[in-house]
Amino acid sequence: MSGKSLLLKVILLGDGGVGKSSLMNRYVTNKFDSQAFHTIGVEFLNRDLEVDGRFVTLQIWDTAGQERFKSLRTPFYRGADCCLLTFSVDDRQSFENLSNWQKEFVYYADVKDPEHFPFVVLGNKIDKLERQVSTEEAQTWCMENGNYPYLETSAKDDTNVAVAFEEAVRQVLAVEEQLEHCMLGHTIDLHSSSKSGSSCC
Ligand SMILES: Nc1nc2c(ncn2[C@@H]2O[C@H](COP(=O)(O)OP(=O)(O)OP(=O)(O)O)[C@@H](O)[C@H]2O)c(=O)[nH]1
Ligand SMILES: [Mg+2]
Repeated sequence: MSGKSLLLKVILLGDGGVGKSSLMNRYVTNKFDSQAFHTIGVEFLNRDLEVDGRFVTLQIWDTAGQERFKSLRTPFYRGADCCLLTFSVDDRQSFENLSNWQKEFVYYADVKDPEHFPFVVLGNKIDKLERQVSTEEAQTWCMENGNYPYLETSAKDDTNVAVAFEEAVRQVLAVEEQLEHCMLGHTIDLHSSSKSGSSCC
């Protein structure tokens, strides 16, 4: 266990109105506003947490989902360690737009290895009775698009909100560990005549 706190930047993307700001505010301030205003540009809040013995400062970037604010949000994608692709289970269009959000992120964040980038998908507003997207459908999309973790949340009822942000941290730590493992594999390779290096890089 490392005693040093790690600063991780996670970014919330998704259509306007799916509940990105509400998720961030629920997680950081434990408040919910049933008449929240649309975000203009980006906002961020920090929260410290411990995941699997690692101390982390999570810097959560909340972006404006409305198309007219695109040029205000995209400059902030660079340097993100994890991207939370968010839709609302009562809004089919927001689910169908997930691929566009993923592409926008990969392009503007200049992700070099999109296949291994930690995305987490959130289906928010599960407190609503009328769903337009089933759990199975969302899980299938996640499986087919990179095997991303899928979590169903409600910022209103505080369902799975902390779990979602902790999962984001776990995904980043897993990628980091894999990289360390790869580097170790290279070091061993240099001093060994066998082909025992890691197969991950
Ligand atoms: N019932 C229900 N309503 C929610 C939930 N999360 C957010 N809302 C409501 O949905 C509306 C939009 O929420 P926001 O958090 O502002 O959505 P956003 O994704 O930040 O929207 P933009 O800033 O425009 O991108 C607000 O009226 C919220 O109160 C939820 O889990 N359940
Ligand atoms: Mg917002």
